[in-house]
Amino acid sequence: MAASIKVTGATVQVPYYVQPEQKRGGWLATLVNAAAAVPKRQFATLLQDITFEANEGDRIALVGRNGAGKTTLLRALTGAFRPTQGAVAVTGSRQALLNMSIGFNPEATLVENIFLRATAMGIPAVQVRELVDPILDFAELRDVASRRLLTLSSGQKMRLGFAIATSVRSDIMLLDEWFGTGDIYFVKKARARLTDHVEGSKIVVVASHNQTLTKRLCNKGLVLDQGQIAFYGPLDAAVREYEKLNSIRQRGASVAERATRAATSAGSNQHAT
Ligand SMILES: Nc1ncnc2c1ncn2[C@@H]1O[C@H](COP(=O)(O)OP(=O)(O)OP(=O)(O)O)[C@@H](O)[C@H]1O
Repeated sequence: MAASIKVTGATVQVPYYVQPEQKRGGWLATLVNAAAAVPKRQFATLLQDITFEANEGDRIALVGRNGAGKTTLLRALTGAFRPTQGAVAVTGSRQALLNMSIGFNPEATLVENIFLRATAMGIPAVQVRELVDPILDFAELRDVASRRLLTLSSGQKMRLGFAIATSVRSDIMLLDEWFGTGDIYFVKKARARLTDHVEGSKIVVVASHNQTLTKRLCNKGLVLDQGQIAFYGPLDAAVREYEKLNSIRQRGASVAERATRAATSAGSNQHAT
């Protein structure tokens, strides 16, 4: 089956709660207010009117500043976020490497966690049984297989999460930048496996701030800015657009900074006279 991604006018909004601002008062008033005040529900628009298509052979780098919406878009592609408007249609099997710790049960053993996560990834139990040994071997955790997960270090958990997530191949790979954690030896080994999987995938979408990595893996770039698409096209052009966007932002920030400095010094001059 041909793999494809088609996102049409997708907007993602999420509710969040804001605690009413605290009026000045003593500790008792603070306590009573905290207990009695009803948090206000508001909505944040994380993605707005996103439209793009990806077909076989497309390896897309998601670029944008912190908070631009890259992870949110990946989550929408995995199905974790449903668009509040518009549609996200993904054809083909998906493999997502977003958060290495999601879906783990700290009280369960390593082997039990392999079953839990692999089943959540949609791998049939019969197949998971065959995957247990290769996963433990890749993570180099065979000696501690029957220990509870909570006894592992964070790097060891990351190894296990990576080994499970990459134990099967898929048509579409969705990656959030997590590389760089763990020891250099494992990161090298993980990168080699990742490159191999990327080469074998039909479509790849990777969110990253690392231009060396995106140049190595990708041929297209999608620039996100405040939850909207600023550019989608060939990688080189996307990088140029992103740099342009950054320099405009930087100029805006220095103008604002100069204005604030001028206002502050005018204020202190007034006080001095
Ligand atoms: N569940 C949520 N509720 C409210 N706001 C959220 C939620 N999840 C994300 N956000 C906000 O949405 C925006 C986009 O977040 P997202 O994690 O997608 O950004 P990003 O481009 O991946 O950033 P980074 O490069 O820092 O990883 C941010 O402003 C973030 O604070």
